[in-house]
Order: sequence, then C-alpha cells, then structure tokens
Amino acid sequence: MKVAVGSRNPAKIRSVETIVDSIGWEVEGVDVPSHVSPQPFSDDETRKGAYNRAKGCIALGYDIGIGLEGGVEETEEGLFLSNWGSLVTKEGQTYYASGAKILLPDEVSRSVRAGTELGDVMASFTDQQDISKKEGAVGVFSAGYVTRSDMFAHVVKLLVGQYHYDK
Ligand SMILES: O=P(O)(O)OP(=O)(O)OP(=O)(O)OC[C@H]1O[C@@H](n2cnc3c(O)ncnc32)[C@H](O)[C@@H]1O
Ligand SMILES: [Mg+2]
Repeated sequence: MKVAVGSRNPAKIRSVETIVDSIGWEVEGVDVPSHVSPQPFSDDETRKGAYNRAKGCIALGYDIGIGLEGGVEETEEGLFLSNWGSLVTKEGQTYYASGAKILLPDEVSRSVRAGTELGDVMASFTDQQDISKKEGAVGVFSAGYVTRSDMFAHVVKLLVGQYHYDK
C-alpha cells in the first residue's frame, strides 16, 4: 500500500508513521497544494485544506492520501487552534477527523488576527524558528503534554480506523 502525507512537515509525517508502521503501510511526505490560505481561519477552511492535500496525493499516484491541516477558529471566547485531517483512497472513499482544540492566548491571537501566520507568531513567541515542526502551539500551551505530533497522531488513528471499519 503506497501511502502519502500531503506535507513535508516532519511533525505531520511522524504522526502518520507512528500509527501506520504497525500495519505495514509505507509513508512518504509529498508537496501538494492545500488550495486554502496559508493560515486557514475557520473549521471549514481547515477541513477543506486537509481534504485538498489528501486528494493531491491521489493525483500523484498514491493508493491512499492523508492530508493534515492546521488552522484557527474565531469563537465568542477567542481564537481556538483548529486541526483537521482527511484520508482519501484512489477509489474515492473519503474520511474526515478533527483534532484537539485549545484557546490561544490573547497575545498570540492578536498577531494572528492582524495577518501573521500562527507558525511565525509561535516562532517569535518561543524564540524557536521551527516550533511548528516540533511540539507546535498545542505542545507549548499544554506544557508539552500533547505535542503537535501527538495531536495529529490521534487524528490519523481516527482516519485509519474509519477506513478499516469500512473494509
Ligand atoms: O508545511 P505544511 O504542511 O503546510 O505545515 P504547516 O506547519 O505550515 O502547517 P499548516 O499549513 O497545516 O498550518 C497553517 C498555519 O498554522 C500554523 N500552525 C498550525 N498549528 C500549529 C501549531 O500547533 N503550532 C505552530 N503553528 C501551527 C502553521 O505553522 C501554519 O502557519
Ligand atoms: Mg502550511
């Protein structure tokens, strides 16, 4: 089974590898377009980005494409992190799962609303350039209890699990 993750971000690739290694799926990280803005601003946009990435993998000839997308969602309480995943098969089966959500601190939300990508805001907030490829905002603001890879690994379990339920 040739499986691709629609991203070169090691935090995303690792989260898929962790889950599918044991079922014998080979995984590659590939560059595909999300066809949404670099910083999605709603659940819908984030979910679409995940789906488009998964479809992009199928267009490249893989049997299964997995798309993982990070975004934010405005609520009455403030700006929440929003994460989505989608798994698409070459036969056209499509699955969705969303990831954990946490409220972002005001200081971070202000910069994101003003137009800076969350990854860049987090890089200056933590003084670590590649934080989005490591523990991510979710890791930082959960004191390391749930890293970006942990969070996406849960999404991938939900995706692969739904796929297996159907088989
Ligand atoms: O290379 P890709 O796959 O695009 O990986 P990315 O880190 O840019 O991730 P997304 O496009 O899915 O996320 C959109 C933006 O939100 C940022 N982001 C989302 N979740 C994050 C998190 O937990 N920590 C840091 N940045 C995050 C991310 O860095 C981007 O600026
Ligand atoms: Mg991105």
